Amino acid sequence: MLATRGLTWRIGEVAIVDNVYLDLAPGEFLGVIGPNGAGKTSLFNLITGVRRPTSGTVLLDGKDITGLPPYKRARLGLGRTFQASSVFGSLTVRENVRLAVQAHHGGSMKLWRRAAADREVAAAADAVLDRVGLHHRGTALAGTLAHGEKRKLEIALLLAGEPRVMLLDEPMAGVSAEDVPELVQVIRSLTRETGRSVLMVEHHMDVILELADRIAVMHHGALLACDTPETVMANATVQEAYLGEAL
Ligand SMILES: Nc1ncnc2c1ncn2[C@@H]1O[C@H](COP(=O)(O)OP(=O)(O)OP(=O)(O)O)[C@@H](O)[C@H]1O
Repeated sequence: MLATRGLTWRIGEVAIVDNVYLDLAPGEFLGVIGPNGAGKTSLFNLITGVRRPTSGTVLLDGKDITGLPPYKRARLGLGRTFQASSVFGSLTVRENVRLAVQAHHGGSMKLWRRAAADREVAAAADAVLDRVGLHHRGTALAGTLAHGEKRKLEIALLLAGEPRVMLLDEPMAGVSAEDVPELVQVIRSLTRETGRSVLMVEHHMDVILELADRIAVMHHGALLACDTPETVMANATVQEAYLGEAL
């Protein structure tokens, strides 16, 4: 479904992302781990088109999308959440999601009568809020949400784009320990029920182990291992890369 071939991004002499070959199958959940500065976010930026690689390619459904800008990749079904929140704090939760739905449908809505288009957007936004368990917070100002709710809203904004491949960048960042299981549950239901593929960077190993079919380990920009959780956890090179850090 999604693949990278020899993906490399250099700044001067330093390879921030170094010759990465990844394959994400339809419906697969691939967790990406690695010490701080390993190149995980940079890899996401190359896959989504925020950055252009020095060399290598990104393939979606076997088609080379390396030259496409982010919005065109999104239209093809590649969606991501951001570490830095893209939420409008002074709008309500529902307004944020409606805007994302509208942005996704864009030009095609001009063909509809205004009232019909409004109803369609409202229904789609409510369905998305339901999926992430935020329906009851629809009228709250987004800026007033707790961390866990904000992460859910970010996932809702991603879902509004109807992605087939979701890239989640640290979805548990800032979420309090007691809110983590519920968010894990939301992510699991979105992926398991709908057959979407997911690439997720996450520092919480317990979350990765709970959700991922396979784990990719990055270190100094390179892919150290990509295998089942059991195999990766038993890999001596991986343990060495993490020496001094809790796995
Ligand atoms: N635009 C840039 N200019 C210079 N260096 C950069 C740039 N973007 C990333 N880097 C460097 O590339 C390396 C990898 O960064 P990246 O954010 O991809 O790592 P990461 O694995 O996501 O780290 P973290 O887990 O801390 O989020 C870091 O050393 C970072 O300082």
